[in-house]
Formats: sequence, C-alpha cells, structure tokens
Amino acid sequence: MTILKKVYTLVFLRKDNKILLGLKKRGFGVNKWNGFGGKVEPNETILEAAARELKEESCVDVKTSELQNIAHLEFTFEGDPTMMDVRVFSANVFQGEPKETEEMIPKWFELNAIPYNDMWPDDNIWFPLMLSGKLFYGIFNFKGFNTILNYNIQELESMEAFYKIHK
Ligand SMILES: Nc1nc2c([nH]c(=O)n2[C@H]2C[C@H](O)[C@@H](COP(=O)(O)OP(=O)(O)OP(=O)(O)O)O2)c(=O)[nH]1
Repeated sequence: MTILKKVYTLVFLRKDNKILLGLKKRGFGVNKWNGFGGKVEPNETILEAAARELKEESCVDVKTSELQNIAHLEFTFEGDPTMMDVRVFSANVFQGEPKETEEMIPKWFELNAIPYNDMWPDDNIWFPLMLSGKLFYGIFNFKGFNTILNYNIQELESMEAFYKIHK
C-alpha cells in the first residue's frame, strides 16, 4: 500500500513546572487535551507552521528560535494509506497569555495531573519521556482512533542526527 506522508506540528509550552494543553473544540481529536499544532502548509517551514498554529489556536506568540524539536512521531491508521508525521516542539520562552480560540480551550496542568484519560491513548506512553527531557522517535499503528495495534519508541541522542538519516 502506498504511504502518503503529511507533516504536522505539535507544540507544548512549559512554565513553572506546568505544561499548557488545549481542549480541542472541533475536528480531528475533538474533546481531547493536546498540545497546539496542525498541518504544515506548502509555503512555510515546519518551524513557521509550529509558531503559526500555536498563535492561531492559543493566541500565544513564540519565536521560531525558541522552539526546541524534542520528538518525531509517526501515526498510521489501519486501512488508511496516510502516515501522519508529527514534529513535536517545546518552548519555555513565549509572549502573551493563552486565550480560548475557535479551536482550543487552553489550560495549564501540573506535571503530576496530566489528564491522560482525555488524551490520545499513545500520549501516556511518550509524555513521561518528554517530561524527563528525552529526545525520541515513536511509531504508533492504530485501529480506529482508540486502539493501538503496535508501537515502537526509540530514544535519540540528537534530533539533527536523526533527520540526517530519516528523510
Ligand atoms: N498528542 C498527540 N497529538 C497527536 C496525535 N495524533 C495527531 O495527529 N496529533 C496532533 C498532531 C497535530 O498537532 C494535531 C492534528 O492536526 P489538525 O488535524 O488539528 O490539523 P489542522 O489544525 O491543520 O487541521 P484543520 O482542522 O485546520 O484541517 O494532532 C496523538 O496521537 N497524540
């Protein structure tokens, strides 16, 4: 089966031992808490897309130089030839206060109170790696949107080295 790849961004803001999540109000992942992100458009870089989606969904501004790439995630769904290629970033320097938008209701969560029951089912597998400052590559194969058929996670030494071999 031909695999079509679509590139997405996902940004997590950090402040005072808290993480900013948003409750998605519509579309893919509706009613789930998540970071902020979306599809990379043809006329922009991945970093530009990450900053744009954060702004659109939470009203917060971030400089692309403050976005740290911390993970690469790939999602496939049984029977769907599209692979979602998700570039995950974190930032602790940003401008403005998060505000509710048409897409998201933002909220700061203590790191020991992450609402995993209302998140994508893979998140409780890789959030602990992210929260302990690890870099990683994860692949998740879903059946429907609630069942993980199989997955693999690899810790990485550096994202640059990973992207040199993983095009
Ligand atoms: N935490 C987490 N995030 C995920 C998973 N799967 C997945 O696509 N995401 C992220 C990647 C993107 O940030 C977001 C999906 O993007 P989107 O469909 O909202 O993109 P968009 O805003 O461009 O779409 P649109 O509604 O404007 O068409 O969800 C997952 O399993 N866990």
